[in-house]
Amino acid sequence: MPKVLVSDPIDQVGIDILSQVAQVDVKTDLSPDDLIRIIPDYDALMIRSGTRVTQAVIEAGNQLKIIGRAGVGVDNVDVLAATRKGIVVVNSPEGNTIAAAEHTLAMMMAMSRYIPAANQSVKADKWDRKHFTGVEVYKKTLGIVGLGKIGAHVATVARAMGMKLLAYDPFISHERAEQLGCRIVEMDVLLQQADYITLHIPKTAETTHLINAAAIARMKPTARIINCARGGIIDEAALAQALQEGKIAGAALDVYEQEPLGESPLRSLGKEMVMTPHLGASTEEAQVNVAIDVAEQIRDVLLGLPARSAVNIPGLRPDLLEQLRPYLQLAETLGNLVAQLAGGRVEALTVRLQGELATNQSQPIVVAALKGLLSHALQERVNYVNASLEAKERGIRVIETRDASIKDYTGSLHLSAKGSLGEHSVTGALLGDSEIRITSVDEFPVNVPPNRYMLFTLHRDMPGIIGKIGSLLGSFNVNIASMQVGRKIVRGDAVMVLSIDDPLPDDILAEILKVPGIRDAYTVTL
Ligand SMILES: NC(=O)c1ccc[n+]([C@@H]2O[C@H](COP(=O)([O-])OP(=O)(O)OC[C@H]3O[C@@H](n4cnc5c(N)ncnc54)[C@H](O)[C@@H]3O)[C@@H](O)[C@H]2O)c1
Ligand SMILES: O=C(O)CC[C@@H](O)C(=O)O
Repeated sequence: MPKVLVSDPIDQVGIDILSQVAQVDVKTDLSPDDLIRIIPDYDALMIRSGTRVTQAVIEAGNQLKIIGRAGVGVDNVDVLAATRKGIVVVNSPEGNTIAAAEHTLAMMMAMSRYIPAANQSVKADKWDRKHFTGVEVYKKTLGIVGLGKIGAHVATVARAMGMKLLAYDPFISHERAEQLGCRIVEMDVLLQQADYITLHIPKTAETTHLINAAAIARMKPTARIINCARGGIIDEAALAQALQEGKIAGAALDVYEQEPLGESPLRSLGKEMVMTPHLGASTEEAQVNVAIDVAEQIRDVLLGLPARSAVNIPGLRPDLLEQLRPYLQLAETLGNLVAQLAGGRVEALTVRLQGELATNQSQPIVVAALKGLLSHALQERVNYVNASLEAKERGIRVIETRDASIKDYTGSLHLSAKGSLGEHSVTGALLGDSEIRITSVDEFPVNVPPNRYMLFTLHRDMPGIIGKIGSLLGSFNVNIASMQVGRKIVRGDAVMVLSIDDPLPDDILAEILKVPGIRDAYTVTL
């Protein structure tokens, strides 16, 4: 039975799902060293934001197949290291959207009416009403940075509260922003015009310290800022200084550059600063949603099924994947074949989707072709997760084309690769729903199923040559299972494709190449 380690608190419903297929160990509060020590025993790791899955953890996780993040952000996972090792990383992109948006709105209101400080004051036996006069959000301008899932829900509710909405998101269309009642503006305009600024973007190199001293200097002195996205998008030292100097009116933070928050000047600020300890996703509903979402994906991957929200494999809905599965197998077989014909050091792979296949999403097919292409060199180390990265790191250029007008089969796939043995191409199609046929080799038409051991020759189409190859293989005690010749013109060049029952002896190619009329010969193991 596979083993799953749950290293952060996860709703029981997730544990129950995992327990259907795996032994589940819940071990929260592990130190980084403890995690590295025990991870070699596990096939899957399920986390929230508390566990840092570093390169060292991933390298130690020899059995790891999947890392499941019960939430949105995967910035606590070294996704590149996981990808390199072929480990799927999945998340729950929508399970806590409402929770995070509602927390943002709660923070905006709490900050506007000084609710946390007023609450503390009443609990300290005081009755101070003058000190806590707040401001209304009605008719104020809210600047939303990042109009994705959470930003959009914040926009919908804030609009209903009578706020005017500006948004900065270079990846969102004006139409989508309009639907949400937002006006798309440049960041500088948003900084200058907003009364409230709320951040709903991922933390990337580009967004780190997006709100720094210079950005704060552009803001109104009455402006208030909310960060329920990721720590580090705001420069905390610059924010603390701006609040101390009254350069802006308030801030509400749920996330911090370091979590848990250590010593920080933010802690000593007054009622203008509202802080929560990364509670954006902490609702009962969200925790059930994310636990189900991620546990189901871990269960599926452990059962050999695809994950629906993998962050490091081409996004593909499981129903589409099911439909494409025979073509993925075809792409992998052809990739493996063309790599061996082209020899080592493939520089470029061209993938052409033909006929009805040309209307499909090409990315998974390209990934499958790359997996096949690299499988000879990397064996089981290459998979759908790391094939593209491995190809990129080897400097393999990938060219994708489509030609819907090629209709000799319903749908077919043409691959050509340039390697140390020159440029070679293969085409393949499906017979019925899933039987693979190789339908051309170097543009010569054939129709053969792939076989574990194969021999391909390029020769002159002349009498006697097939017999000579047959006798030669016989003299090496090699049994031929099937043989086919493909040619374009009579007595021109031709290819011969032989399926063999056993591996071909190493020295046989040299003998084949001595047969008069043989121009080239390749042995292939699929
Ligand atoms: N506090 C919490 O507990 C909590 C809970 C859930 C999500 N989050 C965080 O909230 C953030 C948003 O989550 P989401 O689900 O809305 O994500 P999303 O992917 O739906 O939306 C992110 C948006 O940011 C935009 N964007 C990316 N780079 C940008 C840039 N440089 N400038 C402006 N816009 C940019 C994208 O176009 C996208 O529209 C994430 O960082 C996520 O980790 C926090
Ligand atoms: O795990 C959590 O509670 C936080 C989740 C949140 O930060 C997210 O990105 O989904």
